[in-house]
Amino acid sequence: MTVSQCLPDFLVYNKEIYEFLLAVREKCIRNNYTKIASVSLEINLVDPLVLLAKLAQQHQVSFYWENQANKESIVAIDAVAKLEVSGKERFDKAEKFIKDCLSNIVEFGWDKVEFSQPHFYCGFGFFEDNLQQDYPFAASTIFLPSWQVAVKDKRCRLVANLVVNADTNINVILQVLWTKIEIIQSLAYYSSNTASTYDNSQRRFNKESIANPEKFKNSVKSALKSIESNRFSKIVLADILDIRSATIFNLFKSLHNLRQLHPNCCIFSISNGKGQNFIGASPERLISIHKQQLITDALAGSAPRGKTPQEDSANANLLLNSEKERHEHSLVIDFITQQLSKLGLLPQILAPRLRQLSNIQHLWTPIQATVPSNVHPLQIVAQLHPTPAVAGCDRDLACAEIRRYESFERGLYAAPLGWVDASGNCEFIVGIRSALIDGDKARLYAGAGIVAGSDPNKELAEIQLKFQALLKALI
Ligand SMILES: C=C(O[C@@H]1C=C(C(=O)O)C=C[C@H]1O)C(=O)O
Repeated sequence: MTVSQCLPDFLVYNKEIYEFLLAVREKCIRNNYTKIASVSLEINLVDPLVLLAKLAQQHQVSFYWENQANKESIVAIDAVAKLEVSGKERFDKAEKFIKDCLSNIVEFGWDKVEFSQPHFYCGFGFFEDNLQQDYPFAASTIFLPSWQVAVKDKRCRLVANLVVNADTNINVILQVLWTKIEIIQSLAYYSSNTASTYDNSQRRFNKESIANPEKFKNSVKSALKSIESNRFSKIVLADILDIRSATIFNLFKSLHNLRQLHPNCCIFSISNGKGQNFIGASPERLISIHKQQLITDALAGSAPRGKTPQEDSANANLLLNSEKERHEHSLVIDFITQQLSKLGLLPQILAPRLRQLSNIQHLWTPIQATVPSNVHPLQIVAQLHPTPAVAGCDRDLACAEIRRYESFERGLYAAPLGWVDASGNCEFIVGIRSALIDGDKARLYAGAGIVAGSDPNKELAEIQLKFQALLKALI
């Protein structure tokens, strides 16, 4: 085992943590309550993806998140508190759950360093309820992890959330903590030896049910008629691609491929603790709030990347100048600014630009605002989700039509996935360019915005291009 540079600090901390836990237990005895002791320590650099691969067990919920642009990656394993919730009030209930948990937390070692505090990890479904009875994830899941390891700017922080009550044996939980730290630090070796290359060595898939292209095109044609008759102005129609591999999908290698192939996207994985994972590489931020500064993306309007620089810039120019794509995009900007204004925020629209990914490019307009301290991040998520980038306009009608046209459960696809911390900071992406992994089976999801002027063949080509984001990475 490698000797940790931080080990001497742990020895010093050991006594302090022991005394802290003892004091927490004393209070529990006196007041007859249970507390969550949140212990935060700086540790040697490890790769959170390696921890996900080596430490997370199938029966444990987990969450993995990597944003290379922000130099941050996080793994959260197992839950000390978890809420599964459905229905209209799910965001309110999630906010209350988070506030209740926070009121029960006593902290050790929190400081101003990012990720020194506990985070709550959230996977909200696209719809408030699942219609497919056996869809493997709850309509919404929020959890406070037992273990959180986060890397930010090459500094690594562990947060252990430990349940303490009158009967807790402090020596035992301290031993558990100590052992976990040693295991985590021993994995630093694997982290520095993680292959940096993209591995597609064993890709042998049977495409079981290719998204039915004719059915998709018929849905687009039918939606276009409704748009012509002014029932709605936009609808985002999605399809699935089911594949089966000769062997069980390797989560670690697939996520590692995703981060190699899509370095400017947010790589994520959420596990339900029953063996299924929802993973992806999303280019779309729903909201990010840091120190009350909010930023959100209007991302809609797409074109393929070119094979040569000339073809690429020709495609980019067509996209930037297409009336149809700009209309599709402006519906998203208008919606986001209206929704933020309803919460009393003053949105500021930044200059439009292109979001260029490995095989596709999008029209992109970042929008920013200052968040008043009385507005919880989940109130903003509730107000924004689903935007017309993944649903349509009018939103309610588009959502009802999506359920009518699509014969599969969207579940976590195109839905808010992310985290909230104790200070009102948060990061949520929209769960697109994603797949549900279940042993040797994977279901890939992709959708496209339909507006007046959409061509069913081009929309089909667009979703096939979007499937490639995951298809190239899965192994
Ligand atoms: C719905 C998806 O992507 C969304 C739809 C887009 C479009 O129609 O142009 C572009 C980006 C995303 O907001 C998806 O990838 O599944």
